[in-house]
Amino acid sequence: MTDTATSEVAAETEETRPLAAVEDQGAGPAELEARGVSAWFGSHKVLDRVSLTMPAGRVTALIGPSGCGKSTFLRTLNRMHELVSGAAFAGEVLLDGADLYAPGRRLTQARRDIGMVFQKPNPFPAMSIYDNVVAGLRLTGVKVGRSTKDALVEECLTRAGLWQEVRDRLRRPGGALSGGQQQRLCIARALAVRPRVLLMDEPCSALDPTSTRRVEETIHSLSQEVTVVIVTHNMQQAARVSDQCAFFLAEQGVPGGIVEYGPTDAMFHSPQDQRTADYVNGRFG
Ligand SMILES: Nc1ncnc2c1ncn2[C@@H]1O[C@H](COP(=O)(O)OP(=O)(O)OP(=O)(O)O)[C@@H](O)[C@H]1O
Repeated sequence: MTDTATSEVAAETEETRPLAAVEDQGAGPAELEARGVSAWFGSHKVLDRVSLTMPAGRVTALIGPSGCGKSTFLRTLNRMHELVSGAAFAGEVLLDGADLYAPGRRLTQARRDIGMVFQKPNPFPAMSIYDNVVAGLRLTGVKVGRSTKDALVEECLTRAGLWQEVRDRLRRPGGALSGGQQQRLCIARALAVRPRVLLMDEPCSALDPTSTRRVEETIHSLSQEVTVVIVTHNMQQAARVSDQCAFFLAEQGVPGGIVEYGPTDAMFHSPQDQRTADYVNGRFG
């Protein structure tokens, strides 16, 4: 999270809530639906009326060549796009039917419901593994006792596939872990606030193949509990982890949009659009 995002979240958080409140609102995976999403950086329109349903409890992969707007689209889904100076947005993003951009909708609620994992693992490096996991609770104003915290740390590290590797060194700094372990720590940190959707922006691009495989296993095991939307450049990864894919493209001078979307199997083996076939078969991009 950027400093701006952190301070914005902190500034919006006045009250504290017991953990039970987080558990209640963590009512399982939610459907996310983008309707007519357009996005600009200044006068540069980078997405044009993109609509996509990301089903609850499934993994949706966003694929497409560099610069077609995948990351921008992902950032509109938890209202991070608007943090960029000069950025503009139009459209709707519905979380189980409720528009995140509706007037009066709290930004902190959107960020808690929709977690994010970034390309480069970004644990707080000097903070302990334990404190990294619970760091999000403080930002969202949740106050919990020690034993509840202990249980939450174990649960989230287990769900992120990291518990066995770190259970005997929870007080070591997060920055001392390997890159792959750091990324799974970031996943555990995101899970601790009980998100209903997890956005992942090329989460494995800085990792070696073994760490990549561990993170992919983690994504797979999470998908029943949280809706996952993942941006990836790696076609094998999209094929391995996702249930459905959306292929984005920004042709010369035209803002990005979705050319085709559907079940991952169909996108890879019987795409309807020649441009999708060319892309998934590595003929461009
Ligand atoms: N902060 C920014 N300020 C101005 N323009 C931006 C900014 N971020 C992205 N863009 C522009 O928006 C367009 C879409 O970028 P975006 O990063 O969303 O594409 P992408 O498909 O995710 O690319 P990649 O796969 O390379 O990450 C590009 O033309 C990019 O240059």
